[in-house]
Amino acid sequence: MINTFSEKVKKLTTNLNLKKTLLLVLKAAKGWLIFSVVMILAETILFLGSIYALKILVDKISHINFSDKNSDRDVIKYVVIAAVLAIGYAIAKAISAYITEIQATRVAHYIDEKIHLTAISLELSYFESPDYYDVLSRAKEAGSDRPNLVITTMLEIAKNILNLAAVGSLIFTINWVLLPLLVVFVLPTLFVRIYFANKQNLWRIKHTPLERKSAYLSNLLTSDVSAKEIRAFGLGDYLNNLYKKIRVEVFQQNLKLSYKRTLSEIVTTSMASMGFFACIGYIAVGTVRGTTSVGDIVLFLVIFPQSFTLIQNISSGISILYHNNIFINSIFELFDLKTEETALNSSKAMVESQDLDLELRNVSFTYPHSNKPTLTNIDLKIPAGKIIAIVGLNGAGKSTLIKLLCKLYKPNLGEITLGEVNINELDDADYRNQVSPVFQDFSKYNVSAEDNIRFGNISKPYSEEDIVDASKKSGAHSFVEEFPNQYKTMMGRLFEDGHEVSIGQWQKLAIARALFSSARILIFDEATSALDAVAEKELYDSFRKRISNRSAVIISHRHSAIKHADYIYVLSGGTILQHGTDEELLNMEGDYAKLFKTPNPSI
Ligand SMILES: Nc1ncnc2c1ncn2[C@@H]1O[C@H](COP(=O)(O)OP(=O)(O)OP(=O)(O)O)[C@@H](O)[C@H]1O
Repeated sequence: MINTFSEKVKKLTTNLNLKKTLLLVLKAAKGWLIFSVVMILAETILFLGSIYALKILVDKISHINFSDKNSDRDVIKYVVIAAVLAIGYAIAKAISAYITEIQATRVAHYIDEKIHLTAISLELSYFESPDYYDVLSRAKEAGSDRPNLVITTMLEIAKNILNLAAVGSLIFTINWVLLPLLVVFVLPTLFVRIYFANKQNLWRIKHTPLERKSAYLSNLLTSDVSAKEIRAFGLGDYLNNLYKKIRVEVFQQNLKLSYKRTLSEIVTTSMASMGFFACIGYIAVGTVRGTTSVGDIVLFLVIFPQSFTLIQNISSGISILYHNNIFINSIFELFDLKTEETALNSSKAMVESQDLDLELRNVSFTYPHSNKPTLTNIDLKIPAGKIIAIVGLNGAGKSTLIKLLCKLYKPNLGEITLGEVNINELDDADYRNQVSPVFQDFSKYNVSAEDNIRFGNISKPYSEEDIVDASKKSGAHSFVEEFPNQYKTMMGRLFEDGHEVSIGQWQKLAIARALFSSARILIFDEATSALDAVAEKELYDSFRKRISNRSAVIISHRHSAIKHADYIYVLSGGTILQHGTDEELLNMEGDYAKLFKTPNPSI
């Protein structure tokens, strides 16, 4: 799926991805980008014009003829020209910043949306792979503003190079000798900066795993998810020390690089200063001898610091490019991930009849990153309107079977049919509308109570009656109606006025969500594990009525939940060992009887 680490390093260092980034920014904000380029050109021209007008002004003053009455006017003329150009430059700069801001926002929105669309269309297997989380977390860390930052940095670099070339030509007008002199003394600064920027980024890529580990530990120490266990087991100091050890290691290694960079910078900036004073000396002597003007000295004093700043800007721009490239590659890596195969043109239309059996025929399945099959030769039928149960020990493959039934994965062998049509031939979204699951690890949405239920079928027109009906059937109504804003109450504690509820109450909302859907088949994977015995009994005692006589699959470790099923499958090690009704299985020798025959109050 994703390249090896060394390949990634190679890719990052050899490919700055500028073309791809530029295309992306063009797609998101073409007009604004063109506007930016025009403003940058305007800035450069105005900046140079203003400085050159100053030089002419100083030359006019130094050669002033006191008897000439027009001298005043001449001097004021150049003051005004320099001032107008300088004001124009300031305005162009402000407009540039404004455009960049708009452009950045547009690009950020575009990328955010693309990240979300990519994430929702990815095959589920990515979400079960650590590699995916690496890519996703880097892409998110990259932030949607980075691609735009790269382009604006590129434009900045181009602007600075233009300005530098122009400054170089101004220096040339003073005396051509100054130019090679400056190049020899000043350019090493640029090279040293670029060299160390590249080194620093390579170092950063190499240390990503350590950085991630320390970020993980920091998150453990500060997040609410682990706060209880960290206190209960007294893990705080231990984890904090692990975190500190990693930070110290990273810091010490970075220190070595910083030391070398500082030494090199001392040498190159000293050389640049020597270059500056050599040039000043050369011009000063030239002025005394009459070969250069006072205006030339002023011009040099103005433009040398400018050119040095420009060189600094160029080198830091290049460093920013390298740095952001790591993150931008992650964004592109995410965009390049394989998304779910979209519905084939030959997708068959969903049959309208309610009486459709869902059937697994000789189904085998191996997870994408695994070499051992999780399910082997499964034959299982969910007849229309019937309740079936799947029983098995931990790791038997029950939840995996559910993922196949929800078409989150496709079988490697065999087929799943709905009303005799292979579900692979049906449109994914159409098929998924027919199956409504309550997963073992259901989601707790920090939205209103009614939205928690409506999410079961978000395309269905709003109906308070249906929401309350599903809520009553799941047992959620009794606590939701106690809230000050009833169904409008915000759930969870992430947002203001949110109401946190118990895990069993969250589970009731998840059940209501499934019941609210219009699916033909409901799937309950350990869906009542957090419900109290009374609530669970109430639900299953009138289960058929509560699910409106639809088909259902129940997975549970409790006999009280599965005994209501019309037919039961016993799964072990990914194969079906036994099947039959509760009574048949209890009277048969085997795992089912062993599990449930002995009266056991807990099951
Ligand atoms: N994403 C995955 N990649 C590879 N193997 C997996 C993945 N998810 C589950 N497995 C493996 O598949 C087997 C069956 O897991 P599954 O979650 O289906 O079991 P289960 O019967 O639902 O167990 P439990 O009762 O504990 O919920 C396990 O051995 C597990 O290690």
